[in-house]
Amino acid sequence: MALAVGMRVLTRALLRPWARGLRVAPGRTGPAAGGGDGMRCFGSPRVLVEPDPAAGVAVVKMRNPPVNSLSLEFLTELLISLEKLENDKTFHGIILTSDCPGIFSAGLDLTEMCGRKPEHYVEYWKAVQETWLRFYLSNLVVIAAINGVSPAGGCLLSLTCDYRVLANNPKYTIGLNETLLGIVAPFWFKDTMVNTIGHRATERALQLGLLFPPAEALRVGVVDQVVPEDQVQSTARSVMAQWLAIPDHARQLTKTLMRKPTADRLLTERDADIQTFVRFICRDSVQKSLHAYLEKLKQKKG
Ligand SMILES: CCC/C=C/C(=O)SCCNC(=O)CCNC(=O)[C@H](O)C(C)(C)COP(=O)([O-])OP(=O)([O-])OC[C@H]1O[C@@H](n2cnc3c(N)ncnc32)[C@H](O)[C@@H]1OP(=O)([O-])[O-]
Repeated sequence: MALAVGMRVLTRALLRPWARGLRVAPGRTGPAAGGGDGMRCFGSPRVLVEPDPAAGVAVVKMRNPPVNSLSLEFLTELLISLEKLENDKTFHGIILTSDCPGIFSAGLDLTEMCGRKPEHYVEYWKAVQETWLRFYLSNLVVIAAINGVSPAGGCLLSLTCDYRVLANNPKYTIGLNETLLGIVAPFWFKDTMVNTIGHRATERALQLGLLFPPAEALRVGVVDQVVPEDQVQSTARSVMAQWLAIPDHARQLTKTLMRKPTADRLLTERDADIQTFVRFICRDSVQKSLHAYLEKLKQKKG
């Protein structure tokens, strides 16, 4: 059922103007990571997929430098890679990680939400919704190997996964920090966090825009495991092996049972959610806050 809903929404997404013309193109070539049966890496400019067919697993590496901000093009490429893996019966699990040193993802691309026309905000928000729905409802086991900082939309992306392994580096904070930018995490960002860490912890984390360092993230439950930086990928692989040992149909149905009510809320309020976002982001006060925040990021350098 969830798969059918998912396929319908993705098909709709792929027919949209922002997705047209983008197809998975051959990427960097080389032997599959650990696979050894000749299957090659593939992907697209911003997403590298390293298949390990023997294990039934693919490592999906985000590579949208400098900070893996979730631009329209990047989201589209992520969705296409996910669809390709879901449609290939070889794969049962994905490890989602970053190819940008020290950054998992800086979250939604602020330049997509600043100084653009309302029509652009509509297209962008559809892509953000689609990405959340597709990853949240994926029938594959999805494990986040979080090897860098992960604010806002970056945190949300990891929360769609079934399990999160975070590298133990005090710089690698994670959380929904939207309020610090003068913006508000939508209800489905909030719901995803509530489902992960509970209502009270979410209330505090979202109002204060908390970015948790690893020990704190583990204590509150934003991540499931914190390991030394050089063990993030190997830990994700052993966790994946445990999850893949469970009969797939039983695991998938249980995942659907747990997640469908949350996803259904967005599916039934999708258009209203787009309108709310566009109204909100078009406000002068919000645009000023976002411009000021971007300016602060740029000045930090100089
Ligand atoms: C309702 C909506 C809900 C919203 C949800 C969200 O996700 S909102 C998002 C909430 N996200 C955040 O609050 C995270 C904001 N970002 C950060 O805190 C830091 O960039 C960092 C800690 C991720 C990396 O630190 P670092 O010292 O390694 O790197 P650096 O800081 O030097 O940046 C390098 C370049 O990247 C640029 N750029 C950065 N982020 C974004 C972005 N999201 N987008 C676009 N661009 C971004 C930055 O301007 C700079 O550009 P320049 O000058 O080269 O043209």
